[in-house]
Amino acid sequence: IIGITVSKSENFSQWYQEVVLKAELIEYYTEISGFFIMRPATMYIWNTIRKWFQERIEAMGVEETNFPMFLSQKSLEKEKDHVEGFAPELAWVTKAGDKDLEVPVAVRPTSEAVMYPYYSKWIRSHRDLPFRLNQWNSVVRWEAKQTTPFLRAREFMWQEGHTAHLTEQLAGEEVLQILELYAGIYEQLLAVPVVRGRKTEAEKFAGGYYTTTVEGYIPSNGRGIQGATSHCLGQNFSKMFDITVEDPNEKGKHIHVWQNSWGLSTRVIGVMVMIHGDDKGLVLPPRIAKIQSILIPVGLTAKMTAEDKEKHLKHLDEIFNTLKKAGVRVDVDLRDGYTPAWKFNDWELKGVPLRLEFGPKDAAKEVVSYARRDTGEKGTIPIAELTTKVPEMLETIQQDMYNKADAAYRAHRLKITNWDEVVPALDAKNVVIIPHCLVPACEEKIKELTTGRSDESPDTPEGQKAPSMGMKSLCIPFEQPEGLVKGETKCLNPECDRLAEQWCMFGRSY
Ligand SMILES: O=C(C[C@H]1NCCC[C@H]1O)Cn1cnc2c(c1=O)CCCC2
Ligand SMILES: [Mg+2]
Repeated sequence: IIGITVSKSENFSQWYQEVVLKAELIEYYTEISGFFIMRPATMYIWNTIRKWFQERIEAMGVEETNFPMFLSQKSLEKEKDHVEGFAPELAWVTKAGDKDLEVPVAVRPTSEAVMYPYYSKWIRSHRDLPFRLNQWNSVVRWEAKQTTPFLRAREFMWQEGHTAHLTEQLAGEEVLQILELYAGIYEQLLAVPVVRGRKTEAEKFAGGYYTTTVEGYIPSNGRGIQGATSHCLGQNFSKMFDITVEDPNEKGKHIHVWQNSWGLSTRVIGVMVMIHGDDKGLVLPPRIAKIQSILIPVGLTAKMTAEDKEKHLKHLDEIFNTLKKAGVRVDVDLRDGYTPAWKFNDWELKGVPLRLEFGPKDAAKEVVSYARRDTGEKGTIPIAELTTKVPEMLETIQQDMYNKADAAYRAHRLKITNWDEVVPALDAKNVVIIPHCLVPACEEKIKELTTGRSDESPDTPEGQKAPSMGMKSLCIPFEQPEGLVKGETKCLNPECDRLAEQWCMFGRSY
């Protein structure tokens, strides 16, 4: 194999492509552009996320369902006011065999229109509430923009939760409960920090009432990225699809239910790769690593007698079993015909968090030598302490990876109250938190004012002068900084004369 041929800091987009390919996460589906094959290493991560999330939503009373993947023109019609913006992304089936379909059907880009006619049929009484279904599936959005593995694909795997409640308050509680689970997937499994907040009116899901979001940050290019969304749909969809219950307090009166929908996709894997990867390849947080520790025999030279080699490998096997019994996801690399150095590179490329080497010298000292994938730190662990030290070290790696990413994100989300500092901050790979009026037209203006020729856009090779993209609002952070005086502090946009409503995080984004 050859490792990664470009450096992450020099050519981020090519670096990323090579990592996802050479770490065997993805294969490009070259038959049709915009589609990617998810390989076993990816499915292990996705299934770990799925188990973690599934267990917790079940505890909340969410049940699983599975709806058809096609939706009718008629159902789509009901969503027409907001779906027209998305119409170009809809994929249609128009033929079966050589016969045209009477009525073409659309491939689901999301399942509101598929599910809600049945919510209308199933949800009758307030006793049916809260009504909570989730499905794990894939959806198709025929993206016009350039696709990127995990971050933007024409088909992606996700879960989509769709719930109904009696009141706005009850719906609102669940919106935040789910958002906290999304933050947990990022922070506890992927070691990725996220900012929790609400989308502005301009950036929210148009069909909804409000959107809450977890926002990530990619240090390599300073861009923000939407990590997952939990929407309150208000009564918009229950009015479109006539989903009502009888008012428990007033006979004969009907209430349109209050709905939520929430989704998290395989995009999370791309965010994890981008944040933790380095020039040797993938770096996996131990909690989602299929192989947490790889055991590699070293120093087995030709000089060694067959008997000694046999003895050494038997000792190695005991170490393997000790680690297995300690609950470590450990594997041994006994491949013949490859040098230890070759093996080290291979497992570094695949992101294995902890390498353990065991040679005659280690045996003589009753130790195992280790190398951490995240920091490169090397050392030895007494064989007698493996059972406690290796799990501890894996937890330390998990925490250190999170802390490092959290420090980078904190250092690059700048609170700014002087407009002239905004573009320089963006060019220095920051996202900014500014006093803002939250008016959509003002956001548009800010996007224009911050678009322009920057000396180089961070993730294309030197010399390709791409105009830097303008900044978009990412979220209104739940955690608001100090210093905004209602009725006094002005919106930071110099061409806007409104007062600031809240601190709003802006940035160049995916
Ligand atoms: O999908 C949602 C809302 C909601 N869908 C369910 C999961 C959570 C959340 O994403 C918004 N949305 C985004 N993108 C598209 C559509 C769309 O409704 C419909 C047409 C194609 C593109
Ligand atoms: Mg889209």
